[in-house]
This record gives sequence, C-alpha cells and structure tokens, in this order.
Amino acid sequence: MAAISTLFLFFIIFLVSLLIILALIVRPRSVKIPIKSRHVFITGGSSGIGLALAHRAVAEGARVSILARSTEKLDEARRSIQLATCVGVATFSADVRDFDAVSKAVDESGPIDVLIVNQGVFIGKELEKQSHEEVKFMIDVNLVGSFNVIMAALPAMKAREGRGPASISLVSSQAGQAGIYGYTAYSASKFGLQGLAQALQQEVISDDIHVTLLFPPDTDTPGYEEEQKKRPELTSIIAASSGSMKTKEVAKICLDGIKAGKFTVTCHYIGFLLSIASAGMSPQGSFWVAFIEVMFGGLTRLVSLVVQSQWYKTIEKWSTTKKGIRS
Ligand SMILES: NC(=O)C1=CN([C@@H]2O[C@H](COP(=O)(O)OP(=O)(O)OC[C@H]3O[C@@H](n4cnc5c(N)ncnc54)[C@H](OP(=O)(O)O)[C@@H]3O)[C@@H](O)[C@H]2O)C=CC1
Ligand SMILES: CCCCCCCCCCCCCCCC(=O)[C@@H](N)CO
Repeated sequence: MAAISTLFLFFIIFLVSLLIILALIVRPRSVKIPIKSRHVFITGGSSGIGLALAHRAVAEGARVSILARSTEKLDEARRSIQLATCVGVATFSADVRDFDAVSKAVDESGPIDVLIVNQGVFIGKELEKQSHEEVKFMIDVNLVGSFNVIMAALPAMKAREGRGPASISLVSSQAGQAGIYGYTAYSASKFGLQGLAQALQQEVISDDIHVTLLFPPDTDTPGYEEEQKKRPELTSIIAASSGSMKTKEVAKICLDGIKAGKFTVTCHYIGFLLSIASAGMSPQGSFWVAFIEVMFGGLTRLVSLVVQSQWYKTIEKWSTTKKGIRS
C-alpha cells in the first residue's frame, strides 16, 4: 500500500514538474491580438470562410478590407456586410497570382494589423486525371499567392510603430495536416503553408508579429458546394472521418484563435487530435497543449494508425469493386 502511494506521489511530482518546465520553455509566448479599431485585411473575403470572417471582424469593431478577383462578388459581399452591421468595408479586386496588383491593393488599403490569407482553390481529382494546369493553378493560388500577399504586406507591417501586436494568419485545411486521396496538389499546396508559417514566425517574432495557421475541416461554403459535385467519392468518404462544419462556426473559431495569438487553430476535437498527431516542430505557446502533446503524442499516433488502416481498407475495397466491374 505504502509503495503504491509513494509511486503515486512520484507520478504527481513528475506531472507538476513537467508542467512547470513546459510553462517556462514554450515559445513563442502567446499574446492577445486586439481586433477592435484595427485594420483587418482578408484575402478571399468575398465568399465562404473569408466572408464570414469579414462579417465577424466588422461586428467586433475592426476596419476591414477584403480582396478577391470578381468585383461582382466583392460588391455583393460589401452590401451583405453593410446590411448586417451598417458598416462598410473596403474592397480590392486583384488576383493573388499577380504580385504588382496585390501590392497596389495592400498599399492603397493602409497599414495592416491583422492579415488573413484565406484565398484558396480546390479541385479534387486523382492525379492521373488532373491536368498540369489544374495542379499549377492550386499551387499558384494557394501557395505562391500566399507568398505574394505576405510579401506585399510585410514591409508596412514591420514598420508599424506603437500599434500593438500584429498577426499574419493563413487558412490551411485538415488536408494540410494529412495527405488525402484526391488531394495530391491541394494537400501539397496546404502542406507548403506549414513550412512557410513555421519559418516566417521565427523571422517576424522580433517585430511582435504572430503567425497563425488555421485548419478547418470540410465547411459548407459556396466553394465546397461546387467541389462536392465533382470530387472523387473516396475523397468524400475519407474526409467524412472529420465531419463537416458550418461556415459561421468555423469563422468564429478562427477569429478567436487569431485573437488568442495561437500558432495552430483547429475547429473541433478530431482537428485537435490531428494537430497533436502532427505537432512535429510546430511552435506552441500554450503549456497546457504542450503538456497534452508530450503526454499523449504516442497515443494519438496509435489512433492515427487505426484511422489510416480504415482508410486503406476502404481504398482496397473500392479498387477491388472497380476491377470487378471492369472484368
Ligand atoms: N470549404 C472547405 O471545405 C474548406 C476550405 N478551406 C480553405 O479555406 C479557404 C476558403 O475556402 P472557401 O471559403 O471554401 O472558398 P470559396 O470558394 O467559397 O471562396 C474563395 C475566395 O477566394 C477568392 N479567390 C479565389 N481565387 C483567388 C485568386 N486567384 N486571387 C484572389 N482571390 C481569390 C474567391 O473570390 P474570386 O473567385 O472572386 O477571386 C473567394 O472570395 C481556402 O483557402 C480553402 O482551401 C479549408 C478547409 C475546408
Ligand atoms: C489522431 C488522428 C485523427 C485522425 C482524423 C483525421 C481526419 C482527417 C480528415 C481530413 C479531412 C480533409 C478535409 C479537407 C477539407 C478541404 O480543405 C476541402 N473541402 C477543400 O475545401
């Protein structure tokens, strides 16, 4: 009995020491990013998650600018925000693939406090059915386009003085944490954002700029509605492991995560598990989450192996049925 209590005591001492050590070492330290009365610039802000983020940011008292290609969709977005909040937003029509056009828009909009790089395109297809143009399109808009936006905004963000902590956030996807059937190019473009964000955070931390990566699951946006009509059934089956969410809900979680200065933002418990399983060299500002990563890293790896085995079973079943149909 005495041995068991001693063992238990040692275990408690171990847990408390681990928590204290983590509280001392986690970097970069979390800071609160204010939104009220600050300039929030959202790319892809005319539809879906970006538009919902714009609605929320305006409702919380921010000065909001949105950028996208279609002027019609931008006008429609401006009208809907005006109607809901009685506040206007500035709109900029530019393609993120065109650095000069993005630069012009960013300069016109004025110094940015919170940059949300959200634009994204997705064409789910097996690679052998995908054209080179489609692959290049996704990499160019999702990854190179994100570089263009950040490179256009960074000089003025760094030069801002006495304006408080700033934020650069990037909308990735759960398909940017795990490679998913049908998403070779899309996953590659989103995995790229992880490297960009980790390296960038080290470069801008001295300027009090905080990088956030957002990882939504399937979300019921106009873009997703279109995608669903065409993507391979296996993609939908595998993506269903994580369910789907409402755009407004996702936008709320994302904006709250940005305001809390988190590096990684997930949208529900499966997303959280996925972030623990794929933590790697990701910065971590919360000692509580770091504690979970250390204590449960192995266990979540086991869960991820079980999930993978389900996915491969489904793929096997599909390919045998298909072969059966062909012969
Ligand atoms: N919906 C989902 O299931 C999920 C989405 N995501 C990610 O969230 C982000 C938003 O997606 P979602 O809201 O669904 O997308 P939507 O298709 O609904 O909206 C995309 C937005 O991006 C803009 N956009 C697209 N291409 C460009 C471009 N070349 N230059 C400038 N703006 C552009 C669009 O406007 P326009 O066409 O006029 O340029 C639009 O405003 C994307 O990065 C996506 O990958 C992540 C996980 C799940
Ligand atoms: C510990 C392990 C837990 C494992 C659970 C893993 C579940 C992963 C599911 C991935 C779903 C991908 C959704 C892509 C959404 C998206 O970006 C498209 N709709 C395009 O917009």
